[in-house]
Amino acid sequence: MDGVIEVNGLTKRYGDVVAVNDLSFTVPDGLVTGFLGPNGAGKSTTMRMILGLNRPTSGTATVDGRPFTGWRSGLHHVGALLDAGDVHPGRGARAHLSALARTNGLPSRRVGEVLEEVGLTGAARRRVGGFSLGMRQRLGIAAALLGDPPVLLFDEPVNGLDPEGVRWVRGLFRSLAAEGRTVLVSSHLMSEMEHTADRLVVVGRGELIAEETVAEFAARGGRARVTVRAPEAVRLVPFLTAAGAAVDADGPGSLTVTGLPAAEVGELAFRNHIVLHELTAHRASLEEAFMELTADRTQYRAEAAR
Ligand SMILES: Nc1ncnc2c1ncn2[C@@H]1O[C@H](COP(=O)(O)OP(=O)(O)OP(=O)(O)O)[C@@H](O)[C@H]1O
Repeated sequence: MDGVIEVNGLTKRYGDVVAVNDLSFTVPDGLVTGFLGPNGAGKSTTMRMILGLNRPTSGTATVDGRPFTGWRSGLHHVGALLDAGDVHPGRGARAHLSALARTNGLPSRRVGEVLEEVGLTGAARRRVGGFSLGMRQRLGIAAALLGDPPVLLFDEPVNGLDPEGVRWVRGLFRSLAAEGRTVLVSSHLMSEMEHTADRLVVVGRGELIAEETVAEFAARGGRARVTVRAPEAVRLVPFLTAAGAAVDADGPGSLTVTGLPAAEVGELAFRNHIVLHELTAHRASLEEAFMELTADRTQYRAEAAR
């Protein structure tokens, strides 16, 4: 094992709130693992327990078979971005990283290297208090990379980044994983993980919903649907429902059909002499799969807030 994270029966309670509930999953090296879940699903709490910053109520989180607090030179082994706002605002970026390097016994040349890597060389002397959220994220990522660690955890790293920053961070995670490192990245947006992660660990209300590759996740969640436009669409409806499909009328002459492949919809129409003007199959998006799987485990939903 090299930098593998194992989470086993991890549980964290805050009074009556169960933030993380009997959670078990593995984060292998050499891949980007997306840690996905709606707001309040327990992602940050889990990451903090992996890092030894929060004590589990029960269960274990280990890196290479040992709790992370057991490692002596922390930043050498595990790097993390947790809260990008957690930096003294009066300090410059370089001064902040230099202090971190000193207290962790890391060579000072790493400071210049990581500033370069995250694109902050030009802003190295500016006070962090004047940084945009995106710049703070870059600084947090620089701090995580400082010890050149084999294990990296990033909590919502994409927040505040502009499109160029998002593209950059995706490439960075992929290249860190390609170097053989273990990379765990949390997000509440499937769209952020779709092009970044190889594997997904999906949680809702502190519980595991899925642990699989992105392709496996896409295949099992979210139903494909078919759009049908036909002048006599209403005539088609009873044939479709008799064949087991669910049908929504989107307006005169337009239907959305789920539970029946487009080819079968077309054949039903042909057999019953119904003219079609459009027959379009839509694959379920990963976002839809994610929404469907987490729908009953979302803590804060729009309608609940009303
Ligand atoms: N220190 C704390 N005291 C009490 N409750 C807490 C504490 N930290 C987290 N919680 C609760 O635990 C649950 C999980 O929170 P957590 O921040 O881990 O979720 P998350 O998935 O990271 O969410 P987000 O995407 O909103 O950051 C929430 O209900 C939260 O209110």
